[in-house]
Amino acid sequence: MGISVQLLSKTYGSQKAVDQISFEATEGKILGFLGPNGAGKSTTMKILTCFLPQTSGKAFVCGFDTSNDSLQVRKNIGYLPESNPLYHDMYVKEFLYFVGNTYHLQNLKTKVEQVILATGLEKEQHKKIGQLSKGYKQRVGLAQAIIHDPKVLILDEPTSGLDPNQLIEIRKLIKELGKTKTVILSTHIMQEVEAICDEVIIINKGKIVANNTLQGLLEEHQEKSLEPIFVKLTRDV
Ligand SMILES: Nc1ncnc2c1ncn2[C@@H]1O[C@H](COP(=O)(O)OP(=O)(O)OP(=O)(O)O)[C@@H](O)[C@H]1O
Repeated sequence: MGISVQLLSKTYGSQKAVDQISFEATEGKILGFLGPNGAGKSTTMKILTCFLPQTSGKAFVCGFDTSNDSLQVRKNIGYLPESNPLYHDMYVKEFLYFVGNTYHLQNLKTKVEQVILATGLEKEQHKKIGQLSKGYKQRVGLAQAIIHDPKVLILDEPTSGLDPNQLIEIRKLIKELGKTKTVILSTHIMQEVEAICDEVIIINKGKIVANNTLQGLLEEHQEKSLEPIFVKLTRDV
């Protein structure tokens, strides 16, 4: 099931942010969504999560059409936006109960405890979100994205601003989640893609310029790492 995107476009005024892109993302795989600043990554993710309507084309999440089945799409999707919006005056646990209630989850106490454990928030669970470090706020963002056990996870730069230890922890968690879910994550960190992604899409100026497995991409370009491939495909000449 996962995600299916067909000739998707988004225009802001006269600017084409996403230009007729098509791709699939499948269960049990982590798809790295890469591109320079302004390439259209967040816009695509916002369409997939029903935050924005597309201008044309289609997007399906678990078989549900984002343009006319948004409730079903949102039930099946967990989203960590780039800005990681949180309620800073709420306590961590209080916030997770609040999110769980919006999904009408059963056994909420158990689910909150499980998600706190999974994201390593045990020690911080009684603090106010505003008092947490950036890395721990990011963990709360991830916790709210997975509390309803969605089939699909959309993570927009999930590890930006984390220290190396937190980075390793969060990557481990995403890798674990990717075993049973469809995960799309955007990042500017090439090593992150090499560490956790099975498949890679590179988008440049709204268009897909590469769509392959990580190994396939390295072989196709006869490179040992992703960085030179990214530069070659997205450089302005
Ligand atoms: N609400 C908006 N109104 C007008 N233009 C927008 C809006 N949101 C995004 N854009 C433009 O669309 C283009 C794609 O933006 P988007 O945020 O999708 O890129 P991105 O690949 O996520 O970039 P970054 O890596 O910097 O986060 C950019 O040129 C951006 O300025």
